[in-house]
Parts: sequence; C-alpha cells; structure tokens
Amino acid sequence: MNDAAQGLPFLKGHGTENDFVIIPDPYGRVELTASDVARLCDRRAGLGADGVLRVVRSAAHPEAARYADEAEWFMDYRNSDGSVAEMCGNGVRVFARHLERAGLVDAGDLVIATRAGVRRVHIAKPAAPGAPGDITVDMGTAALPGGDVTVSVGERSWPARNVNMGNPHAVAFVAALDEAGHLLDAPGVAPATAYPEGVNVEFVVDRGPRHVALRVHERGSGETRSCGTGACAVMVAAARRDGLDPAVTGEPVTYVVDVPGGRLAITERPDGRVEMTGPAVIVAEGTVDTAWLRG
Ligand SMILES: N[C@@H](CCC[C@H](N)C(=O)O)C(=O)O
Repeated sequence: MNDAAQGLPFLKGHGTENDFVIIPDPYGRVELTASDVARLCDRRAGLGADGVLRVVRSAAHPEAARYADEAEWFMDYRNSDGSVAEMCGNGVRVFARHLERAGLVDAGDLVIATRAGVRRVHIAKPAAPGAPGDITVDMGTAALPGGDVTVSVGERSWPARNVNMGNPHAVAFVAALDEAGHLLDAPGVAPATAYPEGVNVEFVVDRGPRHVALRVHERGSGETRSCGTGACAVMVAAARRDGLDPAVTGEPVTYVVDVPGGRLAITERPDGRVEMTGPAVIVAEGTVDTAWLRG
C-alpha cells in the first residue's frame, strides 16, 4: 500500500459468481503487496473475493506500457493468495463492466491489456433499463501442448488434457462432478514438469450435444464458482475430444459451458480465436480502511 493513502476506494463485482475486489488506480500509485491482496480477499476478515483486479492505465504500468497505444487500460490481476496470474477471463468482463459503469468507456468495442497480451472486448448495450447486456471477450487462441497429463485427488486419478489459454489448465473428463470430492486442496497433476508455474484444474461432464458442465480448482484461489479461461480450455478440449476442429472444417463451433455460478457460451473460430460471452455485475463500492489493511 501507498503510505500516503487515507482510504482505498474499491468496488466488488462478479462474473458467473467468480468474484473480485476492484481497485481503481488510474495512475498506478497503489502498491498492493501479496499480503494486502490476501487480506482483501479473506472471506471472514476482509471483503472476500477470488481475486483482485487493479485498474491501471497501461501507460502507468511497466508491464503494460507497450500496449498503451492500443489499450488504454491494464488489468493487473492477482489471485486470492496474492499470486500474480497472466489472465482472468471472468475478470476481464468484470473489469470492462467497471470501466463502462464509471463512464470511462462506452458500450461497444474496447481493448484491455493483460499480462497475456491484449484482449478485444464487446460490451452489449442493455436489453432493457437496468438489465446489463452480456460481455464478449476475444480470449486469443488455445495452445494444446502434447503429452499425457494425469490429474489426481486422493486415490483417484483421471487422464487430462493440457490446454493453455494464456494461463495453464488441466482438463479432465469425469463421469460425475462429485467424483473429485471436496477439492479443499489442489489436485495433484503429473508430470509436474508439464506445469512449472502451477495449474488450474477443471473436472468436466457432458450435459448434452455441445453442452458441458465443470468444476474448477484455481491456482492461487482454490475451488471457485467459475473460471472464464477454464471454460475456454474446457470448450477446446471437449471439441477436440468430439472430433471438432474449426481450423479443419472452416466452421465456428460453440459450446455452452455451465459453471457452478452460471453459464458461459464459448465459440472457437476457424482462425483459432476463442470467444467467451457471459454476464458481469458490479454489486458494491466503498472505501477500505488502510490502517486495517496495513495492520
Ligand atoms: N478465474 C479466472 C482465472 C484466474 C487466474 C487463475 N487462477 C490462474 O492462476 O491462472 C478466470 O476467469 O479465467
């Protein structure tokens, strides 16, 4: 934290119940340590969230200055344990909703910088007053590193697909979502060399044609109610398992991906770009007591 700060303005929002504390910091003056982030995200002693989105002008952030001409705003995302991650799909939608609500951008098209590169975003106009439209994010292309991966919880294990959406995922198809138990701890993943930076793990079941449901254990946040990058990784893994590859057929493919906190629509296009559409809501705003945060 910046010692000069008297109180730290924040907002709270969520996308399919993946929830975030949002810290507006246009000039990059707020220094958030890992322990500050963990305190903010603490669900009993803090505000409670799966992660923090710091909203900084790209020009004011050393990791994003190179994007400043293209993307005015940089999403500085941290997991709830304070660790830094490259990308957060639900976070980008919530970040865009905050910018729109604050009057910093209009509905329509914008570009947001992330550690995984720039992401093109479309904010749909409200269908009716008070009914915010969905937000679509071009999530870039999925990388599918080869090699077998195995996910395990206790004595059980499942083959999984390694998918990178700017951040790392292991996608395991299971017979039932409760097979993986309570997910209090991070699932084991082998070989560990497949994920030198850690991994997000998705467990997936089929719900119908091009319709799946997932549970997720997120690196740095534990089990959450949704993961946007995870839903995209799952969609691509499910499509390949189903013998569908838009790059081969020339036709886009869309899957509905149910998450514990809602529903996302994910489309893979023939050029490999993956688009995610879903809701994003701001629910509160206020001021953090900086004496508490530093205490
Ligand atoms: N919930 C996010 C992903 C957040 C980052 C992830 N935990 C990681 O460490 O890679 C999403 O919606 O994509």
